[in-house]
Amino acid sequence: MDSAPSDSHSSALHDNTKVVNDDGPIAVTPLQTNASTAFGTSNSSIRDKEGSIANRLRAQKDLVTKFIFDAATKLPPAQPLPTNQTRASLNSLFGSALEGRDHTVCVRVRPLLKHEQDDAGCYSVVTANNPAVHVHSVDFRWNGRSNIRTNKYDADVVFGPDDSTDAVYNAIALPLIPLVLSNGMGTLLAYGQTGSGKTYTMTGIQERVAQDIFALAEQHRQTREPGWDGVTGGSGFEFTLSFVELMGKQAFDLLSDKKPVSILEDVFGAVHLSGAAEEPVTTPARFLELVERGASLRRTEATAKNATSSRSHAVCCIRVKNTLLPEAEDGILYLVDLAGSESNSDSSDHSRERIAETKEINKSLGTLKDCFRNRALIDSTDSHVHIPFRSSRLTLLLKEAFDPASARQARTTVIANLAPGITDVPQTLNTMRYIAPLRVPVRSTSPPAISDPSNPAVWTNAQLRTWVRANYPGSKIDPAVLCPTESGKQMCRLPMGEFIARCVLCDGVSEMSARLLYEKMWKLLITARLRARKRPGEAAAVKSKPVAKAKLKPDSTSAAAAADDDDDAVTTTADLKPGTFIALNPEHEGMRDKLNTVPVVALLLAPHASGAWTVADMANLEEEKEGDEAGRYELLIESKRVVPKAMIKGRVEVEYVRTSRTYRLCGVEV
Ligand SMILES: Nc1ncnc2c1ncn2[C@@H]1O[C@H](COP(=O)(O)OP(=O)(O)OP(=O)(O)O)[C@@H](O)[C@H]1O
Repeated sequence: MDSAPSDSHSSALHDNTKVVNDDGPIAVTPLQTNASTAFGTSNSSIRDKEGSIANRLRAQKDLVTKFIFDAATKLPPAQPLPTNQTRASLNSLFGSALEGRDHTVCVRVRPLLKHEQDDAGCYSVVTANNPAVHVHSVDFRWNGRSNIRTNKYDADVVFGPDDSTDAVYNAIALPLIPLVLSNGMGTLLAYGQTGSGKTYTMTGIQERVAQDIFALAEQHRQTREPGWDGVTGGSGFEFTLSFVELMGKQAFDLLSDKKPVSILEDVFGAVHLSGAAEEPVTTPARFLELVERGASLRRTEATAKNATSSRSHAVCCIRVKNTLLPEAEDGILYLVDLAGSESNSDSSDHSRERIAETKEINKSLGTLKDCFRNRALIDSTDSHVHIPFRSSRLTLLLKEAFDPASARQARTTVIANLAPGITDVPQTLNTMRYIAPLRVPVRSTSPPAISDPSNPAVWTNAQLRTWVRANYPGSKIDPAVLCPTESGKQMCRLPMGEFIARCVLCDGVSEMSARLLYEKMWKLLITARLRARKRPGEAAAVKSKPVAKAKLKPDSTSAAAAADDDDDAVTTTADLKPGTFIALNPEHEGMRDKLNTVPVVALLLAPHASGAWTVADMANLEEEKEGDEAGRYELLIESKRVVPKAMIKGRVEVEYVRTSRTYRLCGVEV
């Protein structure tokens, strides 16, 4: 948002005045009214004053609505909404994924509801004029005179009360689907005060995603032919759906009777929604059935503004596995219906528990704001920017949308929902104050980037082609196929799945080598970003994260790497700490009767004073296999137990395999 609310323009009802905002003074037509008589003065108590204000607002309905109407006629014509008549053409939809901002901020103004229309004291004071929104409020002065103050905010897209959910979906949700089908990450967050239409909007979007995602997956397969022409039946995609609610530090599975689940970040930086059901979905009907089941379990409470207010963040996660590109990570679509924001005055009548809950909700919304804004800032500033994504469960779960070191192509959109009534103005202004800083202006010039030739984001198409030729051994990847027209910046916005799919169209190019090239380009980009942040120490730390090593290690070299690691794989127990992977001693007497059922690798969770540890089990997925293949493990975070110190054989090195979400043991015989 470009204009600060405090600099909004105001117009006295009683005299000729000027409207001032960031763009400078704008003259307005004077209102021919004796407003001071209409509003009057009052020396009564605060409560009387509030009642009197309500009466005055009611009395002034015609006056204020006329002012708003007149003001609206002076606005420039609203810009047309972005539409996707191209729903039939996935290619053009996909093209839109390469353009535009990665962090978008939209506003949806809902219509006045029936009961609001019936209330003579409530009338609409919000004007949607895409891409701006105007919020009008009435200020009463001590002398009985009154002003109409208009706050103008800019957004990327503004939807008005007459815009349908179809229009919202087409503009902001539909373009995320091709990204997700290409192994990227799309996140849509509905924000707003309680009763502003978040659930209405998100439910409508879920219904439309359910209809479109399967059809677009089939189209996606067809656009990839002949590369994927061996596929018969099905689109080559597998979909799963998880649905969780987050309340403070707790998370519950909405698909499994609200079973508690954990959100964990392992030592490799991978975040796990551990213990949540991942239900396979193959049809729109099944998709909707799951979403409805989850929504019915979500926690709601009556609030001042909404009889069934959602008091938790509901996160619907659609995971897309492309079975035709097993080397690419799963695409992920997060549809997040945030808990309603409430001001302190709204929750003042609540119990202590409810007030604490409101505080917790507002805290996590504050963290979300910081993460969103700071991530967007990284692309437009050279200063160091801290992104506190570990400060709340929600932002930890959505880590890849915020983490600058993430190599996943991610797009995040916040849609702020507004109730248009005059009685909601304080909350509406709060919502806009929350949203305003999220919209970070795009940097028009990028001198540091230009001075950094190793940053792929500034390469021309010719430079990109030269780099591809130089970096693919044997030069089998034809740049004309991989990047016929794209600039370096566009290439960095290409989701991994699309990158790999283009590479394997070239003869003799394996998926693994395509993936390595993709990761090499991202590594250059992340390193350049970190260099630009002028924190060499931090850059080095991120570079040396084990996840980078794990990601860049192809299958063919893992045996050699495992052999290299062999010597130091098992160490002393002195340096054990939570998050360390350990081997358990099968000779220990505590293990003997469990030898066939207990996994012998585990993850340390918490130490006990006695020296024992609470550990999480790791299930060996390939017990029958031998050699390097023998050590694929799945983390069973809910399966915990306490093991004595003597049972811990030592620390083991593992690497995280993102594509299968498993851990591979490096060079340790178990
Ligand atoms: N665009 C819209 N058109 C028509 N009705 C709407 C629209 N948006 C919201 N509503 C109605 O407004 C009411 C409140 O909407 P909703 O429950 O979605 O609010 P919310 O922001 O999710 O509230 P909370 O945070 O308290 O859960 C509902 O009755 C809903 O049907």
